[in-house]
Amino acid sequence: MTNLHPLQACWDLPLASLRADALDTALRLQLFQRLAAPVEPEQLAKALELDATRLDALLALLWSMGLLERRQVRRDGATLWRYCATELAQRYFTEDNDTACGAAWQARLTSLRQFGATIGTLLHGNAASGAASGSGPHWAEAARTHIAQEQRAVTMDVARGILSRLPEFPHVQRMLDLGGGPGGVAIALARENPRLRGVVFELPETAAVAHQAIADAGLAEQLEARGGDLTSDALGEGFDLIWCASVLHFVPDIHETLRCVRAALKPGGVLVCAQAEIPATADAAQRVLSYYLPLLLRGHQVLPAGHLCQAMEATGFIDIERLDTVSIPLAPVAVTIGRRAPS
Ligand SMILES: C[S@@+](CC[C@H](N)C(=O)[O-])C[C@H]1O[C@@H](n2cnc3c(N)ncnc32)[C@H](O)[C@@H]1O
Repeated sequence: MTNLHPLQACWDLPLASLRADALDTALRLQLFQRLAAPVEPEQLAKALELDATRLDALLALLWSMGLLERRQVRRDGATLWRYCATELAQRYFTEDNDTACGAAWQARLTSLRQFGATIGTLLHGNAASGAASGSGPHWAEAARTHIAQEQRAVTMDVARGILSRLPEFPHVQRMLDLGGGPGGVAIALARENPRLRGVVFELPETAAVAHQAIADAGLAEQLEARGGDLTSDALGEGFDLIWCASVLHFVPDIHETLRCVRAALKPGGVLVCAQAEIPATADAAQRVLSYYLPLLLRGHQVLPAGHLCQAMEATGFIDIERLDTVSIPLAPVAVTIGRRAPS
């Protein structure tokens, strides 16, 4: 086994950035579509009018990243590789696919890099460079583009897995998808459960995106998109289930918001929060802090592990549970469940 230099973790950082560029290039060239079946670099280079030797080097890197498979073949006395997209790359990085999220990945790359360039400025307390982020139009654009892709590719299945295992789930009739973006989670649940009725509550611009998504899914009789600000407007009442994913970072007073959320539940109703928390160990904290640094520097909050449980307890929720963390884009979230006491 190689003994790595203690600086290897730091050297890995620019290397990861280069791999990100390689993947970005592959997506721009639609390489994973083109490699749905095994192809030799020379053929591919010809089709794309690229240099075959250089393309071969890029393909080898993508192979080392687990995005391509390769098999050696002999032709005209020479040994060469034939490359093919892996199942993972085909599932997530080819466009003609329900689970495609290559564009979302590229959008994340761009925004994290843009943010990275502003860290120094933000440390001076100059919040201006983050002003557009977090605004109504910013969220609506995200809901139309990368959040919609990521919900279809990943979040919907994760949410369905968590919610369908709740003991209350078979009896849920009314749900609220609080800060639900384009509403993918409510849409997925309503599609599978014709008895379910629900509301996607969002900032007005994003509620319009959810409204359109609900109409496109043919679920207007089951679901409604409601526009408002969850920190100041009424959320409605009588919900059996509230799903709230990655939203509480943006509220100024989490206790106040939790009290309003609890009041929106029916007695006996259940709140499920999927929300990043900062783990206590450095290794686990690294991924969460890397992703959420932009949010933290713009004055939003990411709670230390366990604090959401305490906040739920302090605001009258009962039977609180904390599940294992689950993987959603781009960093894992903790799942915290609390209930309103039956009357
Ligand atoms: C990170 S996104 C999460 C979207 C969705 N829950 C998901 O997991 O895919 C946060 C969402 O919270 C919404 N949001 C933020 N502040 C809000 C507020 N004050 N009132 C209503 N929605 C809000 C944003 O519009 C955005 O869609």
